Amino acid sequence: DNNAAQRAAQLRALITRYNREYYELDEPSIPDAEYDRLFRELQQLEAEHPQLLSSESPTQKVGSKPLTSFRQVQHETPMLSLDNAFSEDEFSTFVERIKDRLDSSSEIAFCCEPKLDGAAVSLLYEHGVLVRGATRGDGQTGEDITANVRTIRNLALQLEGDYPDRLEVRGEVFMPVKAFERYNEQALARGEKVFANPRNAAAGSLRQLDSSITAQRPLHFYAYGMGVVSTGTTLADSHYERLQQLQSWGLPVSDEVKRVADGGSCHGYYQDILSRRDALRYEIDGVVIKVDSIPLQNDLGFVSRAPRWAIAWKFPAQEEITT
Ligand SMILES: Cc1ccc2cc(C(N)=O)cc(O)c2n1
Repeated sequence: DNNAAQRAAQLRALITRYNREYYELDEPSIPDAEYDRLFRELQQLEAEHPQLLSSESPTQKVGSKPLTSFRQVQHETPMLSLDNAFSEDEFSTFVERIKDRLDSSSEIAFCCEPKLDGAAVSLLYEHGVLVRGATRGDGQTGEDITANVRTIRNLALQLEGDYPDRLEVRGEVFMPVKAFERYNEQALARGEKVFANPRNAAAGSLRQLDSSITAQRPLHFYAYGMGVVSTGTTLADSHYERLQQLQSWGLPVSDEVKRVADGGSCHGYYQDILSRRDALRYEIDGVVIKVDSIPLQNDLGFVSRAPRWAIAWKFPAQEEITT
């Protein structure tokens, strides 16, 4: 609406003036904290009204004075970590424990996916527009990295289909291996810092205070679950089908996600992904196996921050390739 447009124009003029002062005078006329507040207000306005975004905006230009810190975000529901299994036996124990707790002799379906080696983020969409991105942080409190997540190459800034009014998507941001290698080559040639591995590259790029630097990093995202969803939304009671719902709204999900009929079939999935590990476009450090039924997940609940209904079954560490 037009008072958002007027406010955005006013902020762009102010920030442009402060940028010039910051770079030309060594006595900028406002303190950093005030500049940060204005800069964030403009970022938030542009996030909520994508039509206001222009390449001329100081939020899109290299050379704008970067923010000095991120704002904090309180996750409405905790972002969970995962318990690990390091062997077939430990995984089988995970399945048996679930069967005991559910007192079910019948087989339990599982949803299996590769465990991406990146950085977990929370994306909040309101009326189909991406309005906030946040890091996992400690699971309860993360950092507001909205400007940075907006630069992710394969991310929908606007949802499609019959998406909920309010939808929080959780997933992993990663840098594909080829892009990581290319980035490091160029950084080396420019005498700049190289990253030790794609996970550090993704996490480091997301924590960049200057989003125009993040925009130069080839980051990707795959959704792995939902956080808060507006009430009244009809969600599938299968995790696998919920991931399909996310896809139907335009969100990227790994095509390696599979639903299997029982715990025994997870072993085959683990072996299959392990055998193809080096051929995948992204680095992984195991597979994530989840009870597929949402009602069963709710029956099982969590232990501290890790769900009883999910496990990360890790691969043996790869011999470290020294870059
Ligand atoms: C609940 C949860 C927590 C962390 C996760 C992490 C990944 C991952 N790194 O790919 C995948 C998942 O499905 C996850 N699911």
